[in-house]
Amino acid sequence: MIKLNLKNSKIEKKIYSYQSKVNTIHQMIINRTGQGNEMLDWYNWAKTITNTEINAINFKIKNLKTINKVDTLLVLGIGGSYLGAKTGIDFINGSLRANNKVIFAGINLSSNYYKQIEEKLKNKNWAICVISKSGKTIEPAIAFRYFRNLLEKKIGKAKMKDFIVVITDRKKGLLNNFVEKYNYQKFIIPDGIGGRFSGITSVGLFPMAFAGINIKELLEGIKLAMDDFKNSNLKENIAYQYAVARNILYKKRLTSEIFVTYNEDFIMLGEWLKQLFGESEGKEGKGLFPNSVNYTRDLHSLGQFIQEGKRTFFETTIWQEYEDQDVKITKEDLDLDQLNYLEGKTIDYINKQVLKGVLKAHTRDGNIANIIISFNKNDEKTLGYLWYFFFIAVTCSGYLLKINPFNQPGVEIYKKHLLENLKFKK
Ligand SMILES: O=P(O)(O)OC[C@H]1O[C@](O)(CO)[C@@H](O)[C@@H]1O
Repeated sequence: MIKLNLKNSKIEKKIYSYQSKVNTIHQMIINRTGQGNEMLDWYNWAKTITNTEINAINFKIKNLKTINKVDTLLVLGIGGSYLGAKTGIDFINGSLRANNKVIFAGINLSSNYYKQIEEKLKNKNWAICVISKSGKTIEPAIAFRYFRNLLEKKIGKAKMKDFIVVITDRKKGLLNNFVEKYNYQKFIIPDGIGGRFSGITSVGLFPMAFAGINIKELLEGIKLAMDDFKNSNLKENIAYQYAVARNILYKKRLTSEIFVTYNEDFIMLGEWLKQLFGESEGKEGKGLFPNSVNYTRDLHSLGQFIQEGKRTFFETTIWQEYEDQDVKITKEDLDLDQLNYLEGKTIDYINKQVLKGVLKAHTRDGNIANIIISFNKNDEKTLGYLWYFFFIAVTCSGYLLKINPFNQPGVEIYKKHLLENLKFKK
């Protein structure tokens, strides 16, 4: 379903020297003996989630849309409680179309952004889906209070129960106070799945399903990946190959991995990868700094640095092979823009020539190692497969670095200072 190409990484042959390390790590994963193993429930989740839960998600969405005539879902969450859903909706539906039905807030503390969301919601019939495992994260918590009040003004207290969905921890967390008091519909975030892995649970599935995405297909894609990555043989398991390639490059003193996309709809995938790798690996003074660029846009900004700046990074290119035949260059009699030589060529063909040109410029002329991950379709199955590929890779990468890939203690430090600044009392 996806391909990994290490030819431009210049380390292809060294991969197999890691086989025994990878065997050990594989056993740590399947026997749950490594650091943070209590957070490995994502490993089998696509086969653990019940039809009852999937049906309950689809049923609630049907009710929202048909009985309550809801046309827009306001999703409040941050980090892993936001990135999976947004990534999935952009990837499958297209980023421009994506903003129509599902709007995300709680991702910043900008009053101007709040106002813009209010404007967008003005003529909509909207509902809230608040997502927070802890219920304490300040950005979505404030957004929930703000937009809950706005919604109540619009529809009245009595109807609120039908227009609010809560996705949170089984027992812990402040959002459970609302569920108990107001009987809001609740979906559970499993205990053993951390934020950045939670896009495959109701956290990602609910907003994606609201946007029309077939969540059963997405889970099918994950199941395909589960089968493909269930053994540790480096000749067969491309997720482990990728993890090893990253580790070899890291040991060559490269300090950053740049995720490269060539499609507006995959920008959020880059953001999702930044959280996945950043929170998983960046600790104890270790880890590759994950960064992302979107070409061709960023060839006209960071392109200069990437070509000729300090050599501290490698690129991981995420490429969709598909060529759409509908969007083509036409001929014009006057040819004022001198583009007639491209007559009949598709935009995707031209994008592919950019990819080829960039690979030559960066790997040959710029001496940058390049890993390529490619696939054909931007559909549900591919996304599920791709997510699981990265989950396996980041876990193996973390264990190669001898750190716990499933915690994020560093994020708490800013939160502590923020609460001090705000004179938090409880
Ligand atoms: O779902 P919560 O508890 O609001 O947390 C949101 C995000 O905050 C973090 O804990 C830290 O940023 C992430 O790991 C998590 O995805």
